[in-house]
Amino acid sequence: MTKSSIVLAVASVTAAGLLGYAIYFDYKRRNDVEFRKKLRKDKKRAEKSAAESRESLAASVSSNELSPEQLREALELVKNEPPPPGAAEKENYFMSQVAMGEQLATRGPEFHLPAALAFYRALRVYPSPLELIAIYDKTVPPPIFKIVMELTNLDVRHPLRPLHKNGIRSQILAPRRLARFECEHARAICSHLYPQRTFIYSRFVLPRSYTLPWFLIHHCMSPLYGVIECLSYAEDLILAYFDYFPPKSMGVAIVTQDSSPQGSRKVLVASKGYQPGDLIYKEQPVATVLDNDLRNQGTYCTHCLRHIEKGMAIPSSPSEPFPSVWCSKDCQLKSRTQYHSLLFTLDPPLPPDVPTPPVSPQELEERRKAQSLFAEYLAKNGNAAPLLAAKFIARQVQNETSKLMASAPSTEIDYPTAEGGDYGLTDHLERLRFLEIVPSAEEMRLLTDVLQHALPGLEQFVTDERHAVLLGKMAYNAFGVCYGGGRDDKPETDKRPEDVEKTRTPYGTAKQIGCGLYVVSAYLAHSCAPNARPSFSNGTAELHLIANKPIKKGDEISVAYVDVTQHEGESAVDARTRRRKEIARGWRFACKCSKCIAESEAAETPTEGDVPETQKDESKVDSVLTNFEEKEGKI
Ligand SMILES: C[S@+](CC[C@H](N)C(=O)[O-])C[C@H]1O[C@@H](n2cnc3c(N)ncnc32)[C@H](O)[C@@H]1O
Repeated sequence: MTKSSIVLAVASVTAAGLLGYAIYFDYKRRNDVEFRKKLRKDKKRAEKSAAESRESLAASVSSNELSPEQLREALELVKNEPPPPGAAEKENYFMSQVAMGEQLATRGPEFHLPAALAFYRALRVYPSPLELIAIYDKTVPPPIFKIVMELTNLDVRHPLRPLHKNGIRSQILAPRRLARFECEHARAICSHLYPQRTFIYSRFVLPRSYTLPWFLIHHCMSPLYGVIECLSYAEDLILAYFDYFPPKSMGVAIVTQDSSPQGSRKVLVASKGYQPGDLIYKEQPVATVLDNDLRNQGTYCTHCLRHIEKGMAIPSSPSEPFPSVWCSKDCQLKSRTQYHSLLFTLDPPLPPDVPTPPVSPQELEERRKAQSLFAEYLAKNGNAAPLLAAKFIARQVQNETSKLMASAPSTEIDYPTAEGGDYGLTDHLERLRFLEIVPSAEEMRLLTDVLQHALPGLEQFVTDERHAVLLGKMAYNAFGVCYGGGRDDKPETDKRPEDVEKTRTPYGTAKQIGCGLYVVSAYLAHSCAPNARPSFSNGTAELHLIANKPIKKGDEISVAYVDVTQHEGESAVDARTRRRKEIARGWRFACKCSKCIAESEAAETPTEGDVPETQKDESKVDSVLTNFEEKEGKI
């Protein structure tokens, strides 16, 4: 173990978008002479105090023999030390304690306790204790890590307070930014300490701000206690999501409809009345993808999907593996900051002042190769979902980075987001329905290679299961983008109809030039006689939802996911069969809209080839979230 292995580990674990504090420490340590001087001074002081604790705590006792009393005594010693007063002092203290823990750890079993105490002191001031515990687990020798965990458990003095519906939010954490990450250790510890609580799988929500140590030290004196408080906050957040989203200004709300013929589901309802032709809302996508055959042509903007006049396009560099063109500098910049740089260029994915180890020419070459292979796969596969999913991940990374690093390019959140409550892209995605998809192992490997070569560690966030669900959400929710009557030149496909990728569009996927993921419109139900329609009348991927019929306040808003018109030469029965089949293939439910119900009641015999009314709805929602909400009696 090298002297700075934990600090480096902190930097690499946080690379997946949970950046900030630890990297800042490392940066200061490397670049600031005064900081280093102070560090040395603090280190000496800390060494002295460790020596004292060693003496008073029978340093010769090996870790295996430590009794709870000895641990308690050791803990009291640490707790009686005055906490470093300011942010800078805490930084220094953290660094010196980690360095000391690492030194002591190499000196044999009799130094296990002092080493653990040093690591524990660092943990007490670290802004994201669970993250540090996960790093300790990987870097600190197991017997020492065990003592650190025992100290942590002993340090939890307060019982878990009941869930405060508003108290915690306003009292302690309200304006702070949150970041999510997974930590098995945290779950294990929390479940052990509070077996009566339901922990939301292994995901934890922690405040990511300089004020967290403050909160920990001044409010409860324990990192874990803070974590538990934050978990309560997380539960609040989960339940309150639809109070904040969508923003009121959009004129719609999302409600749970229990008694619809389709069973319990979330639907979009009007918050006020609309007349035919009224604009209900405008929505920007989180990510867009051009149709495969248009990607190489330079005639549509890769970002906003606008048509580009000949000679007016701004092209990507020929050395980049994914050919892109933009209609404006603005789109080029947005595309690069949101996803393009990370996925398809060799640019550093983090802001320039984040100290990252120098990248060797060989590593750059590997990154380029990973991107080329992924781009080749995307072109060969032709579907939009894999690229939408990759862009979504890249955008998440970018959002988290810019939240935490002042120097990161600022991201304009142009898609609708929650009005309050600190929700991010993950929150918007996790409630959406998805199709069960089995992605190819090759696709998953190619994507993770791209991520890993951009930011080592990032690939860990894309497990097989999460990748499948992410793809399923893209495939289920994407809307086709079609304007000016749509295109007529889409190449014929030799895929079976059931294998052709579907997007929601009443104009027919053959007409679309691309598609996008829209976090509010994703809640629009399908109807064969819809009361609204998506329109892209400004010639970009901005979705305008337009009323087709009079809509009253509280009415459910629906659009047609497929072309529901009766084509020339097509009988009404054939039109019904076609649209219901397309719905069943694309979204895996049998349409039970008012039109279908009326038609089926009128029909004397079921039509051959029609989708049976009894077909099971196979579209899925995240069961973890639903279970949680159900338990809380919200559904
Ligand atoms: C509007 S919801 C999607 C919103 C939300 N993500 C959810 O999970 O409830 C879409 C789902 O509602 C049901 N649905 C929508 N339109 C329907 C229709 N016309 N007939 C039957 N079921 C429908 C299907 O289960 C479909 O998967």
